[in-house]
Amino acid sequence: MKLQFITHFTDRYSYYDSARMALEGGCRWIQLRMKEAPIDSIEAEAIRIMKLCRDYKATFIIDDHVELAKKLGADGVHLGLNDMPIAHARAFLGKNFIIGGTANTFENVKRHVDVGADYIGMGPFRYTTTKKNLSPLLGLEGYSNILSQMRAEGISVPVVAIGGITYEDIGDIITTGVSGIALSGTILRAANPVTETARIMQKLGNG
Ligand SMILES: Cc1ncc(COP(=O)(O)OP(=O)(O)O)c(N)n1
Ligand SMILES: Cc1ncsc1CCOP(=O)(O)O
Ligand SMILES: [Mg+2]
Repeated sequence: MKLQFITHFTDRYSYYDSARMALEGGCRWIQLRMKEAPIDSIEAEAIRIMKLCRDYKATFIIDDHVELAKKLGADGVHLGLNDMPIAHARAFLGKNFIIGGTANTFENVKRHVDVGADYIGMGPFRYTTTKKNLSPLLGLEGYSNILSQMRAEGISVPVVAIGGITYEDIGDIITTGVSGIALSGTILRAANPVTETARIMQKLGNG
């Protein structure tokens, strides 16, 4: 079971420090997500955090910004339903970049798989303030339904659950058949984000 840590603006930690703490806790997959930040500051953070990820041999992906990912040689991008279409991103990036796509329905999953997405970020699991304009909440039942439709149609793309997930949810979410979880707030709100990440990694079987 994989853990993807997603950065988010807070008054307590810089983007760099939040990524560093997740890496220190054992996470090996970081997504730089800086909503509403100017592209120059996203680039500056990306350069520093990508170097840190290289030191930890961690995967580094960038939210939304396909051209920046190519320019810097990041490992990949994450694209939502209102971002550059995955087919365009694949044509632009080639096959050596990871492309993740957001899905809220089985139809979204099928569309992403048809155009070559490498993984699916499926959510939201529950309400979260980390993202505005949320799609309908899936809950455990939503994941179970979509994952069983995927199995029935032989679709085996990795699915990462996202949205308002905490340590306590992990056991139940694993039973739905997802292959990873993406977390932001629960790590950033923890008294100690490093030990919270380590606790989560252990729960996911990576400890
Ligand atoms: C792993 C993962 N899953 C979903 C998302 C959401 O992407 P998107 O719908 O494009 O929304 P923004 O993150 O861009 O606000 C994600 N970033 N990562
Ligand atoms: C980026 C994103 N996409 C759907 S929910 C979400 C936010 C995830 O962050 P948190 O774990 O704090 O809810
Ligand atoms: Mg997006």
